[in-house]
Parts: sequence; structure tokens; C-alpha cells
Amino acid sequence: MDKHVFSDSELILNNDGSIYHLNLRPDQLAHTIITVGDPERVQEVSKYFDHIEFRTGKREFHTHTGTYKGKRISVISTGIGTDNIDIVFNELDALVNIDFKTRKIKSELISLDIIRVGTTGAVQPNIPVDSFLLSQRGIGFDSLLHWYDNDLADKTFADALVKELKLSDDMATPYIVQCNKELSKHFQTFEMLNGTTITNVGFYGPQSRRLRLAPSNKELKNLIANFNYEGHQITNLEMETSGIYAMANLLGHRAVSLNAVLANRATGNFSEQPEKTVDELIQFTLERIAAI
Ligand SMILES: O=P(O)(O)O[C@H]1O[C@H](CO)[C@@H](O)[C@H]1O
Ligand SMILES: O=c1cc[nH]c(=O)[nH]1
Repeated sequence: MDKHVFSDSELILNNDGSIYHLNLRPDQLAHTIITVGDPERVQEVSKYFDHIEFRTGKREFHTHTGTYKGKRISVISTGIGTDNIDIVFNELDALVNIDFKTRKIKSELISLDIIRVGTTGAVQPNIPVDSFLLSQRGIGFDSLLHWYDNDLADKTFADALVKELKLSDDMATPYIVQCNKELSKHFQTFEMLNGTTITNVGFYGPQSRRLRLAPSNKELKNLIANFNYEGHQITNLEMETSGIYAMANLLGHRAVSLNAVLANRATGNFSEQPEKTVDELIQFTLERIAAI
């Protein structure tokens, strides 16, 4: 594989030498990366930079690269969902680990630090809205990992999920993936909760929300809240973490997912100050990154 030359249809470069979706050239990317779902959140992060050296954007993928307290950081929006995470992680990895001139994998591989600053809904009543939660592990209901050759499966944990949550055969087998323990230590402070995060492919039915359409598994919200596997309770639901941990583990990057808890699904509450809470998580994250 090291000698393989990637064809134009597999490693797709734009006319200016940037990679297809992210619109970035290798020199425009820092090796510490903050990912956010919302493209508008990119500027909410980069407004704290000492200076911004580069801005680009295409579709939902917007990037600002600059420094914070002297540390070079890129902040990139992924849009919503693990389908976008597949694109973002493959292209980030290509930017550092594939030589765009020879179209071959480099002999020395680089490991990126990738920190998600996202939002979430808690499923346990004792997790307050406006708190911060670090996903120790992600449970993927989204199937992304299954499309890659991998040995990350934890079959016993997956079997317990299928049985206890009464997942139907029509649904993807869940997968379980971990944060990078070394990187996660830098974000462990008294205000940070830790948990197990389910990532799914939608905000409504797939997160057991009901507006006009009834979810297929009507008990799912309660089953998730009551699930316990070897002491691991499920804490929260969102839409990217499992994909981020899957891709980071497969590609050799370090990733951690930090969540601002905006909803509590058990109590029915939603934050009265979502922008403020996200802003506090952004400032917290930048301070912790500067100290790495
Ligand atoms: O706030 P972000 O980072 O987008 O994260 C969460 O919010 C979105 C849904 O509103 C999903 O992307 C979910 O994962
Ligand atoms: O409940 C929530 C809140 C934010 N993001 C989600 O995906 N779910």
C-alpha cells in the first residue's frame, strides 16, 4: 500500500492543490484541530485566536487556522452527522499523511489531536443542562465503522445493547469506540463530567424524540436511561462522537469529544442560555489546549 499511487478519482484535489471537500492545502492545517458541528461556531472559536492566518469554506466545511496563546490550531465545522465525519477525517488524514505530489502515503505518519466541541442531550436526570461532559466512549448506532476493515468490535458489549435496548434486526449492529485516554486527561477538571455517548443518525426518531411521527421502538428512551453494562450507564445522545472515535482510532489520531449539555431528555429541560454554555465550553477547551 505504501507504494500505491492514488488515482485522481480516489484522492481528489481541486485546481489549487487543496483537498476536495475541505478546500485545504497541507500547509493551511494545524496539527491540533477543534471540530464543531455548526459552521457559525467556527468564528465563535477563532474570535479568541491571537490572529487568524487563513480562512476557507466549502459546503458545511469551514476552517479557520490561527494561534491561541501561541499554539497553532485549526477549527473546522463538520456539519451534522457521521457521514460528514467520514469525509472530514479521511481528508484531514490525507492532508498530513499522503504526499499530494507523488500521491503516495508518506513514510513518516503524523498523529493529529482532534477535539470535538459539540452539543448534546443528556438521558440521566442527574446531569444538569449547561454542564460539560467528556465522552469516554462512543456507541455508534450509525454503522460507519462497519464499512472499514477493523478489529475494534466489542461483541459482548454490542450484544448487550441489542438485547437490552431491544434493537430490531433492521438496525445496524452498534459499535463501541473509545476516546484517546492520554488526550482526554488534559480536559479532566472538576467541571467536566465523564460518560458514555450514543451517536445516532438523526435528532428526532433516532434519538427517541416524538413530534408527529412515532419512533419504531417506543420504549427506547427509558431502555437507554436504564441500561447498565459493567457499570457503564449511557449518559447522552448526539450525532458525531462514535464516528470521530472510530476514524481517529483507525487512522492513528488522538480524539476526544467534549459536549455542552443543552437538553435533558429525562427531565424535559432545555438550556435557557445555549450560546453562553457553548461559549464557556469553547473558552475552556482553548485554555486546556494551550496547556498541552
Ligand atoms: O452542536 P453540534 O456540534 O452540531 O452537535 C450536536 O448538535 C447537532 C444536532 O442539533 C448534532 O450535530 C449533534 O451532534
Ligand atoms: O438532544 C440533543 C441536543 C443536542 N444535540 C443532539 O444531538 N441531541
